[in-house]
Formats: sequence, C-alpha cells, structure tokens
Amino acid sequence: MASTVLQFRDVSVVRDGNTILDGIDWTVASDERWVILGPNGAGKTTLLQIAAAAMHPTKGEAEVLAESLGKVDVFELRPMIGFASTAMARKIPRNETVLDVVLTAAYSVTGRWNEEYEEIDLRRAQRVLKEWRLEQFADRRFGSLSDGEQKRVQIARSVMTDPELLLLDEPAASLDLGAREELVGLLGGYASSGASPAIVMVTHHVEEIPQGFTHALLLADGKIQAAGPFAEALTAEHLTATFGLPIELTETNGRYAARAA
Ligand SMILES: Nc1ncnc2c1ncn2[C@@H]1O[C@H](COP(=O)(O)OP(=O)(O)OP(=O)(O)O)[C@@H](O)[C@H]1O
Repeated sequence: MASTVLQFRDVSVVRDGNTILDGIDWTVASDERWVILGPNGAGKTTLLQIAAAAMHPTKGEAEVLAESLGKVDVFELRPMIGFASTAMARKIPRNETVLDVVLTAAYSVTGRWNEEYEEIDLRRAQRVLKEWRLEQFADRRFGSLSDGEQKRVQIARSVMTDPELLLLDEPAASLDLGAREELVGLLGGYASSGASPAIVMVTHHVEEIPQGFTHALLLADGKIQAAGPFAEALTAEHLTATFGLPIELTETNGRYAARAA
C-alpha cells in the first residue's frame, strides 16, 4: 500500500526579505513520480532542497519520509533520500573511478567498510552500473566521461542506496539530443519498472518527462499554479499561466512536447 513520502503544509521560505516559496501545500505518495516545472527563479530547486532535508522552511511544516523537519536528525533521514544535482556532482573528485563514485554512496549508509559489506556493496554497484548502461566505464575516471555519461553516473550513485525517495534536479540539462533521449529512456524504464521509489524531478522542458511519471507541480513566483495527476495539472492552460505566454502541449505515447501557441 502506498505511504506518504512528502507532506508540506503551508511551507514558505524567506531569504534576505524575499519570499522564495509561498504557502506550499503538497503531498507525494510512494507510488507517485512527480515533475516540477516553472520559470527560472520560481523556487524549484529550493523546493527540492526541502524535500532533500537539506533546508528547513521558514514557516509551515515539512514532513519527509514521515519525519518532521526540525524535529528529526537529518543525518538519519538523508541516507534514505537519493539526490542527483549539478551541485552534488561538483563534489565528486574528477579522478575517482566510476565504480568508486557509485560504490562510495554506500559509505554514508553503512558508515563502515568491512569484508562483508564490501562484497555486497560491490555486487550492488556492479548491478546498478549495468542498469544505467555504465558497466564499460567502471574503471574510467569520472572526469573523463562525457556530460551524458556523468549524468548517468550521478543517478546511478543516487539509487545505489536503494532510497525511498529519489530527487533529480535537471538531470537532462546540457545533454545533446541523443544523450537526452538515452537518459529519458533509462529513467522511463526505471520509473515504470514497479521497483522505483517515489521520484521528484525538476526540469525546464516537458520533452524531458520520462514515461512512467504520473504527477506535475507547476510553480511560479514561489507559488503553486497547479499540482496533481498529469491529466489535471499538466495542461496547456496551466503551462500558459505558469510561463506567462500561450503554450500548446501535445502528448504522444506518454512523451510530451510544448511550444508557444
Ligand atoms: N540564499 C538565498 N538568498 C536570497 N535569495 C535566494 C537564495 N537562494 C535562492 N534565492 C532566490 O530564490 C529564487 C528561487 O531560486 P531557486 O534556485 O529555487 O529557483 P529555480 O526555480 O530552481 O530556478 P532555476 O530554474 O533558474 O534553476 C531565485 O530568485 C533565487 O535568486
């Protein structure tokens, strides 16, 4: 049975007197896969930071994996959350091998390293590398990979710990068409597999929404414009209101395309 993974009640974030998020009410269940869309500066990354237990709201209440932020030790919570973003990727040493980049994700969970864990973790890391079509890169230095390959490594690392919540901040940004389609295809397979956790993905483009995603949250000026299943929230009307220009939206076999009307 589905459980509640995120529950935000009247969440606001104020920084330097600016309201970045404004009265967000939002619930994510374990069997839902959300996309967050909105113009630059809308507050998407800030929302994801709260979901990652990396930031507290200024006002309101945020529950992450049934724990209330501010009342829980976030260091216990974070290993259950997979988070892939450019900011996280910058922390990965460029000379680390791809296998180690993925394998070391297990350290933060186990907090130790012995023979038993080594074998289990190694097998899991190898399986994850295969699932994300990275096995041929296992011994390569992370910094020597293309942008597309690096993005896949970041995601592989974030799913290594078998998280209950997976957060992806613009996973397809800067990729060429082929690399984007490969990544969107892999994410779609993962999201549709029945084995995936709840996912929240920030993106700028509806073309990057993988198959198997179910819900959309549209954000503008820190406020929710629409939130819910695709049929309700991911509409030309809501995109038009969110981006402030008339938008046409088409859908073919679970993939979306948008352009100015
Ligand atoms: N620490 C901070 N102090 C002041 N303003 C901040 C701070 N962090 C973020 N902001 C502002 O909050 C707004 C929302 O930022 P956020 O990164 O969440 O937006 P976003 O929707 O992810 O944007 P983008 O699509 O450009 O990545 C921006 O105007 C940003 O400048």
